[in-house]
Amino acid sequence: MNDSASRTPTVAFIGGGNMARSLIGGLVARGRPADAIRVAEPVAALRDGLQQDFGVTCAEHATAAAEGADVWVLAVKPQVMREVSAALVPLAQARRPLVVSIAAGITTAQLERWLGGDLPVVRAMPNTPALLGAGITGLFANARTSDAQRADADALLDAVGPTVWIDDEATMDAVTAVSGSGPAYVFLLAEAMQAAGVAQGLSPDAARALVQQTLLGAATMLVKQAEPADVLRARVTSPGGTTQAAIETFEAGGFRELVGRAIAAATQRGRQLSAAND
Ligand SMILES: NC(=O)C1=CN([C@@H]2O[C@H](COP(=O)(O)OP(=O)(O)OC[C@H]3O[C@@H](n4cnc5c(N)ncnc54)[C@H](O)[C@@H]3O)[C@@H](O)[C@H]2O)C=CC1
Ligand SMILES: O=C(O)[C@@H]1CCC=N1
Repeated sequence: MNDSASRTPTVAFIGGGNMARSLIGGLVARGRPADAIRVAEPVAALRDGLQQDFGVTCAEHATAAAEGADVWVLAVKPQVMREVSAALVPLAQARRPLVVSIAAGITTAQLERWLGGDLPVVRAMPNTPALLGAGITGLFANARTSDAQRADADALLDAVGPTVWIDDEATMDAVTAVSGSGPAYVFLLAEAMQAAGVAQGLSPDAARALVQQTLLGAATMLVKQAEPADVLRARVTSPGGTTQAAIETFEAGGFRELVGRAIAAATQRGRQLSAAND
């Protein structure tokens, strides 16, 4: 462990917002030394929070954090990525760091071009449960990324949950739509179930407790029991019982088709983010 700790690359997060915070929190909780993590974040309150909560070093400007770091994690919004990259070109060309972007939509080719070219770029799509070490990340590496750099990127994201390497970058927009955005769909379901429970007479506290543990229990079964979702669902659904009444209502309302349309819309938005910010 000491040996590997001595080889821990210094990581600079460019952008210290929601997702960077989830990743940094997960990394520090999993034993990544705080002094190997720097953050560039223009908002002083966010810098102070990251410094206080995780002991990481924060700077106002991207170049100050990126200077001397082995890995740059670009964690700014897609809409500002090009402008943020432009400020980093001289440093990127002088130091040739491994660039890891977590931005939705933005491609490795765009990033490589915006940073001056000839760079290893890994596109990663994590999600916010990373904060609890319960994330999952899809990863794609451009051709200039060495095996050792792929391993570095994998170790960075694997600290906050499993990783899935993707061969075809075009499908990273589908990864984004399914797992990057996915926690929000579960939170929407939780909101709707809680409100419906209250509408049926439960207190808000009781509805919240029942929904929270039900989602946790069901998700744990999905992960721990080697059975597909439809089999687990069938086991809850007694013929002529309460679940059947609910499932028939979902199906009649076009639930599957609605989920399909929602995920297609998110996938499409990823492509638009790439084109609109080029
Ligand atoms: N929130 C999520 O669940 C996920 C977000 N992402 C991606 O992560 C990226 C960041 O998203 P969020 O954290 O949600 O957004 P956010 O708005 O919370 O964080 C972005 C941060 O970048 C900072 N920033 C702006 N200009 C900067 C500059 N020049 N230098 C350094 N920092 C600068 C902003 O002040 C802000 O705090 C986006 O590209 C998004 O697509 C990826 C996976 C999941
Ligand atoms: O909503 C977004 O665009 C980002 C990417 C995945 C989750 N949040």
